[in-house]
Amino acid sequence: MATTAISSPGKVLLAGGYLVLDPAYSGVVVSTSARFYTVVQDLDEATTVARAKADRPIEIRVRSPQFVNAAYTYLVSFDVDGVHVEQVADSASASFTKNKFVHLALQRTIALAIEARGAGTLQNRLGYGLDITIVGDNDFYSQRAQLTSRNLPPTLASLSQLPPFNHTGVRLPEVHKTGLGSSAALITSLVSSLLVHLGVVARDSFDNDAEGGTASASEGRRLAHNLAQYVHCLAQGKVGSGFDVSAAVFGSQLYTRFDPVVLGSLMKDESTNEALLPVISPSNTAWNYRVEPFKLPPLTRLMLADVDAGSDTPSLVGKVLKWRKEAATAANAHWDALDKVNHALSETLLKLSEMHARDATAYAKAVKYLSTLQSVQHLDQWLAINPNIPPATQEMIDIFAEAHRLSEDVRAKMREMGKLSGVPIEPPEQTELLDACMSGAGVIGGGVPGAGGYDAIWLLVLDPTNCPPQELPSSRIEGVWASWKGLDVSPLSASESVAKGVRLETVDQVNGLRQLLDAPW
Ligand SMILES: Nc1ncnc2c1ncn2[C@@H]1O[C@H](COP(=O)(O)OP(=O)(O)O)[C@@H](O)[C@H]1O
Ligand SMILES: C[C@@](O)(CCOP(=O)(O)OP(=O)(O)O)CC(=O)O
Repeated sequence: MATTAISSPGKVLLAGGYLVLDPAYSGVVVSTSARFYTVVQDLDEATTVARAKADRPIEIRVRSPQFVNAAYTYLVSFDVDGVHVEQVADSASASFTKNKFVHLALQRTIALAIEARGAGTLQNRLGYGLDITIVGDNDFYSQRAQLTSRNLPPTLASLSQLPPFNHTGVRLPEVHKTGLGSSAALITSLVSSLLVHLGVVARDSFDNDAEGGTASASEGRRLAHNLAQYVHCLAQGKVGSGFDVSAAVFGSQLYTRFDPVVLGSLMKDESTNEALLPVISPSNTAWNYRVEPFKLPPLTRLMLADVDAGSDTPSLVGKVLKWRKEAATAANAHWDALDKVNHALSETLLKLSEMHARDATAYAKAVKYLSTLQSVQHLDQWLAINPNIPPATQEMIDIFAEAHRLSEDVRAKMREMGKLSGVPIEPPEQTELLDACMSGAGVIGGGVPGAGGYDAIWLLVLDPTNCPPQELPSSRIEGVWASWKGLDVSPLSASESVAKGVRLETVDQVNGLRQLLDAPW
């Protein structure tokens, strides 16, 4: 039985929220260590002999074992009008729950596969059908209830005690998502695994990490990107900036959106018979998105916290875009200024990676020294010429200080945008929490990710080597969160993804995945 396993990361939009909706501006996106996994297996003859004799069409079964009642059965049939993927109740129950993201990913990917390989070849490749298992790392869903049921405090150490792909105990529509882009990562891993399993793209399409942005990305990766963007927009019923799907495909990056016009009439009808390949093909230059390399500096750690208050992103977006339309001159001037700072922050963080490559020893000394200094109130200490610090190390300290200054400038401009538009982008409760985190040692920067609001916060924290755990800046931050009075702050274990973007997986190398696959349907 052939098996295809593919994973894709979640996302954190560090800077560029709202602006990234406009192709004149960019977003600084980090792909997370939290990943989504899709495993596609052929249904073998023994499993399907009853169905085959009953002359039923090809069957695709999809399950999400982390949720109650999250199993979906689809029948695939071919006729003169093309391919049909219809959901049916499985043999065990009369009713079924729908999942638009899964259904559209199947329907649209199979339609494109027929264009690419022909209906006959595809029918043979589908054989008796497919078993598909979809799981997301625990970080995509709040684990508060799971920790409470185990009498564990909401800490990183507690999260590490939970089983991988922990059952949430609820139905999918009821789960509290943590905003890491579950649907984008899901669709990217599902679409990519189907493209490989159905022979539309080569298995090695996702070998390289595409760290060089689109310039070094394979044609197969770029096809998967375009198809995943299309399916994600169709399932969400709107065309967002697409930064989340781009991060799922290409990893951390400086992202500039594509012009929605590329999707044209495809958005009008979910099951259109219009040819997909000419639009979705990576040769279609109308896909004018830009993915430029970005990564966080060495010896740093991205800390994420899920803040339980939650916000409705589409509502925040609607209000900000209304303000931008009504106060266009002032708004555009503000966005231009903010975009400049966003780019400067991205460049400064990249410069730290260059400095580490040039002199790792001096870099490590700078990180160690800065981890002992308080940051916000004592920025001058960072800049003070200290006779004991070699010039090479002092130069790096200056760049860290610049990154800190720029990060705080981004926050200030996002707060200003919130005030001008009447939107709680960085509301006072979040400002208070972030300032408390910044006031201690070893925090380069932080803010509210994406659209902001009450969803989450991010912090870029120094992570010196050979430092006792209790002295690490991340330990101090955990202490701030654990004792915080006000917003309910719960850490996520995700950090930046080392292996960028969508990638092929080996099931037995993914902790906990084999057990899920071997569990009966
Ligand atoms: N493990 C999963 N299995 C199947 N579908 C999932 C899973 N996790 C998320 N989804 C799909 O993604 C949707 C969430 O999308 P959305 O509300 O846009 O959240 P996000 O901002 O995290 O992408 C869910 O309604 C569900 O259809
Ligand atoms: C406003 C935006 O630019 C960024 C929103 O980023 P978030 O990370 O806040 O998104 P959600 O996960 O949907 O809450 C909209 C966009 O770019 O599509």
